[in-house]
Amino acid sequence: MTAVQGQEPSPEQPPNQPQSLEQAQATLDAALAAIRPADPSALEAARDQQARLTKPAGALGVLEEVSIRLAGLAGTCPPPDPSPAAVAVFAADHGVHAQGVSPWPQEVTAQMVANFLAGGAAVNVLARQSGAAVVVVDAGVVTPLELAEDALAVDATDIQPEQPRLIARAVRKGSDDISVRPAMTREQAIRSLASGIEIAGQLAASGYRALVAGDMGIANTTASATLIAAFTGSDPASVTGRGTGIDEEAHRHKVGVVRVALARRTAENDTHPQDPIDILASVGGLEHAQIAGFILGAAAHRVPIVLDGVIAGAAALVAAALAPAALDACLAGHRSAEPGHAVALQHLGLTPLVDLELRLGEGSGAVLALPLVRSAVAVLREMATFDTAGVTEKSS
Ligand SMILES: O=C(O)c1ccc[n+]([C@@H]2O[C@H](COP(=O)([O-])O)[C@@H](O)[C@H]2O)c1
Ligand SMILES: Cc1cc2nc[nH]c2cc1C
Repeated sequence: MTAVQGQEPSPEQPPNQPQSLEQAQATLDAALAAIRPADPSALEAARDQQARLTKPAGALGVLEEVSIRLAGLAGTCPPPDPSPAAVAVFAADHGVHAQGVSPWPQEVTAQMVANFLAGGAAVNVLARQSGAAVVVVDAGVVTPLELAEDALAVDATDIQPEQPRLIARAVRKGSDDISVRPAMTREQAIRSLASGIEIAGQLAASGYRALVAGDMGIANTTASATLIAAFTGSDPASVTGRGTGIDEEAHRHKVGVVRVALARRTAENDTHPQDPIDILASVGGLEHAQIAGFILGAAAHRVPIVLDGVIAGAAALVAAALAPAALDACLAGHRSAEPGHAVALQHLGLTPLVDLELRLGEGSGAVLALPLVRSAVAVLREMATFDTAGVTEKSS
């Protein structure tokens, strides 16, 4: 067993460490510069092809739109099969847990990381069904992680579907209490964003053709609600939910905590009130920052990214504020029962593929949607056209 948190970085090439601020800023700048909107001619070709397939126009509903989006992202019609997929579960803790916003103890974050690595969590079961790989990222877990030697990977370049691995990329252990002070510094937010970008790039370079953004962090629905309120202007009462399961009184208290965090941010950030990185650093979480980077990295490499629930939705608001065209790489895997998620998706203009009242996180809802994403592409690639099948088109 090895304690990851106690590792000594080597001064030359620190293994299992996030980038320095200078490297991180360069990584972020390069990703933002690489992100381009969907290719208009591939979009048009996909729309034309959908119109020729042997079905009434629009009959495959949202699947048609998914196939068109993926063609625009790939820059070619039909787009490639979005498989194999890799799920990155970004795990971190939250200082706001001290306010009694979650019924679960903080150490459950680390315990669930161990569960992901042992292959026993819901996301592992669902990922195995799709042949997806699982990589767990320590983005800032407080409780020391006791890991088997072979559980740790230096980076995301050697992640296999058979064995979940952990990569250690925490810029700090847990965020500060957002109802009292900023969650993290701007520098820590940038270094966390860069880590997510780098991990997406490594998975894309390893041949993964679809990425899934998942999360694990006790109390992270409070930071998610605050981010969503900050980016959409919604009232905290309409975007704050019951998370892992709190009663009515605890929910009222949680809404109050979100209100306090939002008011503190507004009072403190009067120089750059709309800067997405400042908002992230002020009221977000370390996994939100890495997931926002992961989305930017996927978009920069033009690999589709399937978003999970309210945490990924909140992170997508950050990514979209930094690079609106990053949304062209995003698909909403599902709609979470957490009320802020629907608000975030509406703001982003994303249609959820699955709505099963899930509120688990880990990437579970997004992994469930992977077969639908593959099906959308297969339809475009394989269905006969009216011409080739000799089917008469509608008369008017
Ligand atoms: O994905 C969602 O929409 C979602 C909704 C509710 C809870 N969760 C998960 O539950 C944890 C946070 O819940 P809470 O109540 O501790 O804030 C965290 O690990 C999330 O992955 C996730
Ligand atoms: C047990 C448990 C599993 C989870 N998976 C994602 N968030 C979670 C929160 C809890 C509490």
